[in-house]
Amino acid sequence: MAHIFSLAAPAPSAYHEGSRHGDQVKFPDSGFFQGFNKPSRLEADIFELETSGTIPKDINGTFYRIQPDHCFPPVFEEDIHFNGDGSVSAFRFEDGHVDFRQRYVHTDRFKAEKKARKSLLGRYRNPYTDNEMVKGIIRTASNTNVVFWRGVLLAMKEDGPPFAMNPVTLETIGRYDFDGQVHSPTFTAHPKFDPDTGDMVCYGYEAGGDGHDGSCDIVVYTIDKDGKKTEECWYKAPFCGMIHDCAITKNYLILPLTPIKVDHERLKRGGNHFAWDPDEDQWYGIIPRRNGKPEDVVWLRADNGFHGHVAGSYEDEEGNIVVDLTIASDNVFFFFPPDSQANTPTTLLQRNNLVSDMYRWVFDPKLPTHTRVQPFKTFGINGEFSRIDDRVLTKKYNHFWQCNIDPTKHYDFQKCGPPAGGLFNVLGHFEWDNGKKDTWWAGPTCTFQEPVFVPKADSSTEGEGYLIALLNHLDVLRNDILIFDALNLAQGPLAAIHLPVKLRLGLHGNFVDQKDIDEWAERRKEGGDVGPAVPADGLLPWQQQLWRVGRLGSAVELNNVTGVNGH
Ligand SMILES: C=Cc1ccc(O)c(OC)c1
Ligand SMILES: [Fe+2]
Repeated sequence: MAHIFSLAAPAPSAYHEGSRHGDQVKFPDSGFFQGFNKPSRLEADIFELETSGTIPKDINGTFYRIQPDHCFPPVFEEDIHFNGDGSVSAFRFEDGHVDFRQRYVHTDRFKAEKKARKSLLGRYRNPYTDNEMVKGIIRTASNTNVVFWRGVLLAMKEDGPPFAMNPVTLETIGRYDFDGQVHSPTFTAHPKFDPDTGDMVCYGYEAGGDGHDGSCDIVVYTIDKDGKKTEECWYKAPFCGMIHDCAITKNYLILPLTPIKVDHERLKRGGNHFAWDPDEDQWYGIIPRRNGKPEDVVWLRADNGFHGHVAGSYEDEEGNIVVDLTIASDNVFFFFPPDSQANTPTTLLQRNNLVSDMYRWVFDPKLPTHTRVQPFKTFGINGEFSRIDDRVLTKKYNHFWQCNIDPTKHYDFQKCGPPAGGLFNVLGHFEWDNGKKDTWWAGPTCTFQEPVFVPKADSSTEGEGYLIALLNHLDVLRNDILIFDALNLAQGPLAAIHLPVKLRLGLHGNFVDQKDIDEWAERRKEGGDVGPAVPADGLLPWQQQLWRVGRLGSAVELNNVTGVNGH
């Protein structure tokens, strides 16, 4: 007896020569979309998650994190994780209980594709591969970080402006331009918050045109704690490369420029946004935080390397700038190979062999531009996604935490296949002062996502608090959340929270104290002293140029083109 499916006409393949073919809703068979990487696509609420152990009752607030999570099968079969729609998860901790909520960021892209019931935007950061309907759309998927700023959640990706969401309902408010003060085409996913002043220091790279044209312009902003833009200055980079994360000290902003480069001609040919350049230096732009002028940037350079994320940064007694960040020895983004190897890209397995140590740099800000520098020291570990106690940012500090790779520990390849997202099988707590390594191994079938540090409510001592991280069960395709004493990881988790589903591999997240959420809900209510957050009105400047010559696609929503941005 034939199987029921074999009675029907054979289903047409969802992809033909690498491009989506027909209307069938089916994700590619590639590693980016199967197994642990299968899209979650879930918008859901779960009240009272199951738990083990005792959730500390003094954790009162919400752990927000974001994941790229393709809402629709991509236009191109070999699409990458970083091109997925932003989806925000919120874990509300209250009195030892935890509730879950997950919603997509309703970006312009998400809304247009939802209406069309299919993906319209093509490759990662390449508008030349898009459907004509979305010509001139803000392309960002807002999938990299989610930060709490003055009563809204900002979902961010470095290729576009932030989108604001309600921190309780996770409803999208809309594109956020800081009350009409920020018009750059791009905006970092890693703004930094000065704990003394409440300033948000932020920037955009590839910011001179539409955000996809290889421009070397960098814009740097400061928004103060009252929401007012107090600084804006434009600088030039030595080439258009990725500036993913940044560091701040009391007086400086440090921009690590990674030698993975943009080429507008390659984009026009429908190629990758980035290509790794193994022959280029890694650069550091040193920029004054106040009253900066375009000529003030000092670019220091060092031997080739791939920047990971920043831990702490501060100025020492001599006025030197200390910056700590992970750096890998080769191209972490194996899906963006050098142009010369475009047809033989490196694989995930090669990528998983890279070592990414913690580097400490000590920069003299008075050095002349283009000076070659050497690292001060390395920690002797292999990991990524460093976090600190955010209250010590800009100050000399001791503790950092990160996901670590320990290849000597058994990994159950048979049950799990290649470790999706990297073999982050250990969570580590490290101390600069004494070199202490306090680690916990998750076992042969598990890896971690980025942790967050939650300070104990009644302590102002650096590091006293909890470390919270998502755990991936790569064998059974499910997630837990583990909670540790941040200063004693080795003793194992204090408690676990069990999700009944698998999320997707996320990037970044943050814990927000309930006091802040409540205070801002008051201020942001109708009639409150700040009032409801207002989404951006009108088009960004680069979109207006297209609009004037009638080149915006039919699926690009025109709000009010003569609004605040419309002149
Ligand atoms: C981890 C870095 C990173 C850099 C650029 C991206 O577009 C991104 O998207 C999720 C992530
Ligand atoms: Fe990041």
